[in-house]
Amino acid sequence: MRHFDLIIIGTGSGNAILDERFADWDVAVVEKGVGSHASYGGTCLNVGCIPTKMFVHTADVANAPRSGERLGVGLRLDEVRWPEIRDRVFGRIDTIAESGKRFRRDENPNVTLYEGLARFTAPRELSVETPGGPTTISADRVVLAAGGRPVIPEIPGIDNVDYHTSDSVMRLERLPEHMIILGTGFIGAEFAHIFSALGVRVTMVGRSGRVLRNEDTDVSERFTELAARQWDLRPNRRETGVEPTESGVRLHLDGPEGAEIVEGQTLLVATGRRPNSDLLDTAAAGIETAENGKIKVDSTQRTSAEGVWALGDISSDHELKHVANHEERVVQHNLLHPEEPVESDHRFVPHAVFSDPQIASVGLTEQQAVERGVRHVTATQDYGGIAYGWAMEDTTGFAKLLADPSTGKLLGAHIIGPQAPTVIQPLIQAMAFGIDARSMARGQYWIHPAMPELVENALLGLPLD
Ligand SMILES: Cc1cc2nc3c(=O)[nH]c(=O)nc-3n(C[C@H](O)[C@H](O)[C@H](O)COP(=O)(O)OP(=O)(O)OC[C@H]3O[C@@H](n4cnc5c(N)ncnc54)[C@H](O)[C@@H]3O)c2cc1C
Ligand SMILES: NC(=O)c1ccc[n+]([C@@H]2O[C@H](COP(=O)([O-])OP(=O)(O)OC[C@H]3O[C@@H](n4cnc5c(N)ncnc54)[C@H](O)[C@@H]3O)[C@@H](O)[C@H]2O)c1
Repeated sequence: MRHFDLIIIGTGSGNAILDERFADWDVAVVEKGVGSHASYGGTCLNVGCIPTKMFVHTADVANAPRSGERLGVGLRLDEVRWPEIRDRVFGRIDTIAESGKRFRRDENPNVTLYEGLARFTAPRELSVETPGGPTTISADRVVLAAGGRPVIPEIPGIDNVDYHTSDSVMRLERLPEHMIILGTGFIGAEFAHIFSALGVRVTMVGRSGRVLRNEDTDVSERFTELAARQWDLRPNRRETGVEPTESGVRLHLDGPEGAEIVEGQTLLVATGRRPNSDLLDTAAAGIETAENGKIKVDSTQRTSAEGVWALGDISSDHELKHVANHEERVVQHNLLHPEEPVESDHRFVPHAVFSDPQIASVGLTEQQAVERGVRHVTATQDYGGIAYGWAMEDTTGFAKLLADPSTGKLLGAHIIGPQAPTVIQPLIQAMAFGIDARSMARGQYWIHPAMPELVENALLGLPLD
């Protein structure tokens, strides 16, 4: 059994821990590979944020005829060359993943890369299923950055049909005529946009009445209304069975009108993700997990087991790359400076959904403020009420702000509309640095007539004491 100073499991955000300060540490990195190509580098790079946003941009371009129509510009979408679109994305990504692996394996003399599934056999001791057979390794310190994977719901017949998840759907051989998307969360909303813009008929099936129901209700209601205009939206449904057909799948649903059937060529399951703690058998190492399988960590990312840290999707309630990266920097510091540990900061975690329209959000929703009894005021500014909104002829987007009426400090910000993930950034900054709404609105210039005037006007609209 080989003993190391440090073992890192998972090469998503875990891969970024090692820099020149670890040059004299003897380190093992373990990676089983993600997606259909068992790639190096984790979810975001290979089957998550990065490829999806490359497809989203392509979908936005393919949607140009729709926005042109409002402006008196007649455009036509002539051709969608799916193999070319797909190969542009993965031509770039596969190369980055391969070179990332080569760098760790061949150019880091202090690092040993194990390619296989790791599983605890004792505290800080793991068995790795490498192609050459199982190997046991141990270390003084272990970092668990092993992420999560898609959840497959227990629908009768699901094991007899070919279905896709976000791990496989981006590498489809050809585009189907009709795709059924199960799930109305982030992944469902982003892929519905991608595939429908590329000409695929999309049916979206959800259990609740609203798409993206965790967003502020005003945002979620507006998105649901717009989703129903673009896609065959089936909310308030339960799946009662699924079976193969000659050309794809047949899904049986139970909904407000009773039983119904949807048939399509491709079924995309987008019903949430679960942490990979079970694959690691964390119990064998005395590492505590919560009921949902997330590894329990303290504010310095330490687990309940001595010398073991966790970060990212395997332990965080926020399954977001910028959070995994933040926690990775905290773990990195705490490995190097155990006497002066730093804490993760989860106060103002923003997120964005890159669908059509786009959504971005940070802080409390109005519903959360009410539930928690937080005194607040709100202001809503339509894109249609600012000059750039007129330029775009936008009639559906808005920004909604929540603030403390006595201090003017922002409590939450929610934007639905063009470039929402970019437009929201000054609001995230104001919350992180404690800038009050009035100082923010009037203490700086806002470029006229640019899109951030949406934020300026929303700030000025807050009825502060
Ligand atoms: C379709 C999709 C789109 C997304 N889009 C965005 C976005 O736009 N913005 C955003 O912020 N977030 C997005 N996310 C979320 C983001 O990808 C994750 O939050 C982030 O990648 C988590 O990083 P991580 O390092 O915790 O885990 P991962 O990147 O998942 O890395 C974990 C690694 O551990 C390996 N592993 C697991 N178990 C073992 C084991 N037992 N032995 C060896 N290796 C193991 C895995 O193979 C994997 O490579 C998206 C996710 C998906 C699925
Ligand atoms: N832009 C981004 O930052 C981005 C994009 C994609 C994914 N992600 C991350 O990945 C995570 C996982 O995404 P996701 O969309 O799979 O999860 P999600 O939790 O956002 O949505 C899953 C949805 O599926 C529903 N559901 C569960 N079981 C179902 C069933 N049997 N039938 C129908 N619906 C069912 C849930 O109620 C929920 O609405 C997200 O929470 C997010 O943190 C982020």
